[in-house]
Amino acid sequence: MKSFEQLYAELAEKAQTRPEGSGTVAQLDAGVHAIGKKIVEEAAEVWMAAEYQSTDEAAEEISQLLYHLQVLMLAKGISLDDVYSHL
Ligand SMILES: N=c1c2ncn([C@@H]3O[C@H](COP(=O)(O)OP(=O)(O)OP(=O)(O)O)[C@@H](O)[C@H]3O)c2ncn1[C@@H]1O[C@H](COP(=O)(O)O)[C@@H](O)[C@H]1O
Repeated sequence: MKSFEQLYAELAEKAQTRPEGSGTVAQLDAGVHAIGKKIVEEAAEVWMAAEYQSTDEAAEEISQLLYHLQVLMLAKGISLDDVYSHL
C-alpha cells in the first residue's frame, strides 16, 4: 500500500530515470493530449463503478484516476504543493 505522496515521488523518479518498460514513461511520452483522454476515460469508469459496482471496485477505479492525474501533473511540471495550495 502507498500514499498519494509516495506514488508521486515514485512516478517523479520514473520520469527522471526513464526505466525500461515503465507505463508512466510511455504515458509521458504520449503527451498531455493522450494523458487527458485517459483521465476522462478513468473518470467515467469511476462514475460507472460508483453507480453500478462494489465499493472496492469503485475504490480501484479511483486509484487509477488518481494515478493518471499524477501523470498529468508530471507532464505539466505541477508539484503536489501547487495542487495543495488550492485545497
Ligand atoms: N498505480 C498505477 C496505475 N493505476 C493505473 N495504471 C495504468 O492505467 C491503466 C488503467 O487500466 P484500465 O483498467 O483502464 O485498462 P486499460 O484501458 O486496458 O489500460 P491501458 O490499455 O490504457 O493500459 C493500467 O493498465 C495501467 O497502465 C497504473 N499504472 C501504474 N501504477 C503505479 O505506478 C507505478 C509506476 O508504474 P510504471 O511506470 O508502470 O513502472 C507503480 O507503482 C504502479 O503500481
